[in-house]
Amino acid sequence: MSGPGNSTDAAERAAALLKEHRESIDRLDAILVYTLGERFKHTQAVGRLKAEHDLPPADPAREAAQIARLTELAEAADLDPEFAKKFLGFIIREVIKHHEMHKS
Ligand SMILES: O=C(O)C(=O)C[C@]1(C(=O)O)C=C[C@@H](O)C=C1
Repeated sequence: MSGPGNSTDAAERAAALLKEHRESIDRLDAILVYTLGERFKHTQAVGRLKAEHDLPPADPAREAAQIARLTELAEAADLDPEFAKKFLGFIIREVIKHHEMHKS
C-alpha cells in the first residue's frame, strides 16, 4: 500500500532506527575514548622508562609487528586494514611526540 499515512510510518521507523544507531555510535565512541586513555597511560609509562634508560623513542621493529597483527585483526573484524594501519600510525606518531618530550 502507498499513501501519505504509509510514508509517515516509514519516516518514523527511519527516525527510530537512526536514533538507535546513534546511541550505539555514542556508546562505541565512549569505549574508544576510554580505551585510548588507557593506552596512553601505558605509553606514558613506556616513555618514562625509555627516557630513564636512554632508549630511542621509536621502535620500528615493534611497529612492524603491531601493523602485521592489526592487519589480521582488522580483516577478522571487517574493518579496512589500510584504515586500521593509518589509525595506528596516527596514534603512534602522537606517542612518539610524547616520548620525545620525556627525553628533554
Ligand atoms: O612499544 C614501544 O616501544 C612504544 O614506545 C609504544 C609504541 C606504541 O604506541 O605502541 C610507540 C612507539 C614505538 O615506535 C612503538 C610502539
